[in-house]
Amino acid sequence: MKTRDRLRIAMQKSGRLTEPALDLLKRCGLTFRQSRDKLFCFGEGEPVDLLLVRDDDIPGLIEQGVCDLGIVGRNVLDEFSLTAGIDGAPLKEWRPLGFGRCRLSVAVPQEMAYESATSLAGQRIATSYPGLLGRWLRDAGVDAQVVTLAGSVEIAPKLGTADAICDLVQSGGTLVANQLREVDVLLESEAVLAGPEALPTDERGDMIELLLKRLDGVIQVSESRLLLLQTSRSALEAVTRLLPGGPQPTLLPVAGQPDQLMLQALCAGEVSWRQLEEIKKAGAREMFVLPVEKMLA
Ligand SMILES: Nc1ncnc2c1ncn2[C@@H]1O[C@H](COP(=O)(O)OP(=O)(O)OP(=O)(O)O)[C@@H](O)[C@H]1O
Ligand SMILES: O=P(O)(O)OC[C@H]1O[C@H](OP(=O)(O)OP(=O)(O)O)[C@H](O)[C@@H]1O
Ligand SMILES: [Mg+2]
Repeated sequence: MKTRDRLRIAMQKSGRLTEPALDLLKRCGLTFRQSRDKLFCFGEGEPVDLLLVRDDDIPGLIEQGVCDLGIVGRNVLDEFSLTAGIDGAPLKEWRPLGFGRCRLSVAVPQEMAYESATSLAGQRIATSYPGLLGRWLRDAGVDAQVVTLAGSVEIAPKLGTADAICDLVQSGGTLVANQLREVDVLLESEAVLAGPEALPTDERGDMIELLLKRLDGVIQVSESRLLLLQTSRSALEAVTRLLPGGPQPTLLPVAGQPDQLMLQALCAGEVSWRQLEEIKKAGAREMFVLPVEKMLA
């Protein structure tokens, strides 16, 4: 295949992952001019273009070298690696991206008894993930019949075409609506940046490295908060002990109030109301929690 000098990323054309993926790339400094048919988006600043496709096609496009990277659910990537991609070059999950969170679970009709995977022996299980389900059953040493369906898996027990199902669950609403009960989780999933295990060594490889660095920064800051507060010197130790993880806080003097300090701390995750109330009780006041937009260590 002719080598390209521009990086090409495959992502979902229209679905759950589309908006968050575009938003993430934008925060990495990548913007795109959408073509009229919206299947190929030309990158405006950096040499990075987008291919907009059905999510199921993304791992195959990477394996064939049509795209260098893809943004896709771990469920789709792992299923591909276990089935269609079994003989091809291995694909790798380069980064978890923190959106599109869901799980692949086994669910059974409310009234069906379930203790463990062995309860499924001899049963028919409907799924769109025969590879992942097959592996889980094999690992558990259970012999069951996997019924592969493209969608609407949750209806199969009602139709009498399966005894149990294995499908994606997020809120659990679809299971409840179909009188099903989640009994085992096979995979915790989220959107990931997928690519070949061996990245290209030309300019595209350099661009991928740059993108990974920016992604790490963006993911880290999206989870980070800057906590600002004022405290007396005497309460400093008690306040500091309650700070949510992260590097050492910075202390600044407060003009005209020698016994007071301004404290600045980078927190690795959310700071809850409860944590703030505890810190306040320890002697802090004038507290602010700020989102972090960019970070370059
Ligand atoms: N209910 C859910 N909540 C959160 N994430 C989900 C949920 N269902 C699926 N996902 C994740 O989002 C991905 C895309 O889901 P979506 O329903 O948009 O896919 P699709 O219908 O297969 O779309 P396509 O038309 O691209 O094939 C899934 O592969 C999974 O990783
Ligand atoms: O636990 P919940 O929050 O109810 O989400 C789970 C449902 O979401 C997905 O379906 P989707 O809504 O995308 O429908 P589709 O599979 O027909 O596209 C998935 O296949 C489940 O059916
Ligand atoms: Mg799909």
